[in-house]
Amino acid sequence: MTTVIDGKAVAADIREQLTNSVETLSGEGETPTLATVLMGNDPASETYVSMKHRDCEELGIEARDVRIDGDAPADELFEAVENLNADPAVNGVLVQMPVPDHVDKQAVLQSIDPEKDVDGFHPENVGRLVAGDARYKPCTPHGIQKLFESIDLDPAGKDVVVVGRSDIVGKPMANLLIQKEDGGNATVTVCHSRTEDLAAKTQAADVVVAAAGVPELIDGSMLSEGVVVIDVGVNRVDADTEKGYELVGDVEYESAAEKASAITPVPGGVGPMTRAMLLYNTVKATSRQEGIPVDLP
Ligand SMILES: Nc1nc2c(c(=O)[nH]1)N[C@@H](CN(C=O)c1ccc(C(=O)N[C@@H](CCC(=O)O)C(=O)O)cc1)CN2
Repeated sequence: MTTVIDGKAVAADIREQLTNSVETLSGEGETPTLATVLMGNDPASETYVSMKHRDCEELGIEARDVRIDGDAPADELFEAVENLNADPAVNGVLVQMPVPDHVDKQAVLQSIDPEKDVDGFHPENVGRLVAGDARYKPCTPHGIQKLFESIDLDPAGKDVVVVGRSDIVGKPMANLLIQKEDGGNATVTVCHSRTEDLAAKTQAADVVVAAAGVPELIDGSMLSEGVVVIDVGVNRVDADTEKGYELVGDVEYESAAEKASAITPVPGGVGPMTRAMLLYNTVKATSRQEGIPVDLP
């Protein structure tokens, strides 16, 4: 029997567990506040940002929405981040990725105050994560760790194949999985576009985390019986639907589900967890900055 891992339900549980902490902070006059910065009008990014704002509203977190024209000079973005860094009422700052090509992504990540960097992408926070002393774990890999917990999967000693080496998912996921701590201790292989014989790697895995951004890259023939499959892909492919597209993962769901002991769907798997862990990091940031201890799930 294949378990379909319900990311929506796990995310709802995490939001529920954060409620008391938000109330504690707000009761002390320190309502958690998240600022999102979106440059340009990429439709998927617009969707994610509006979902993040809706999540905040539901939980009692204040959200600021900074929008910058996609053709504006990069300095406009840096100035906006600088203002948010300097604003004591703002606890968390994120710049929605991707940024337009004329903007230096690394410079953007470095511009965010590491204490407010609720994405965990600033080099200081990346370094702390690698060193085993994470301040803010990046939301998607942290959410995947919570999904593992939800199915009582301890990655310790397991062969995990991470497909994709992005700064947002692949690299931090691999780093978290090799940490000498709960949720880690796995043997990790990171595959990417230059990997020869990807199928041989995924077939040898106990767990596959697919985060390549390539629709249906991995199908059932590339998996072994009983594997746990985590599909991070949220690819919009043209389709005859009301929206003109449908969402497709990096995994070919039907054939993969035939092999898997557990699998995440798209939508409703990893995506909601990314958003839930952003709320977690925003609450954590507020607690750290204001010196008010709270429980975190
Ligand atoms: N600054 C950041 N930029 C980006 C991140 C990030 O963590 N920080 N990750 C991705 C996009 N992302 C968050 O921003 C994200 C992706 C998907 C979802 C989600 O809830 N997906 C739903 C489907 C939504 C839809 O209908 O399109 C699902 O999978 O069920 C949330 C957040 C890149 N950029």
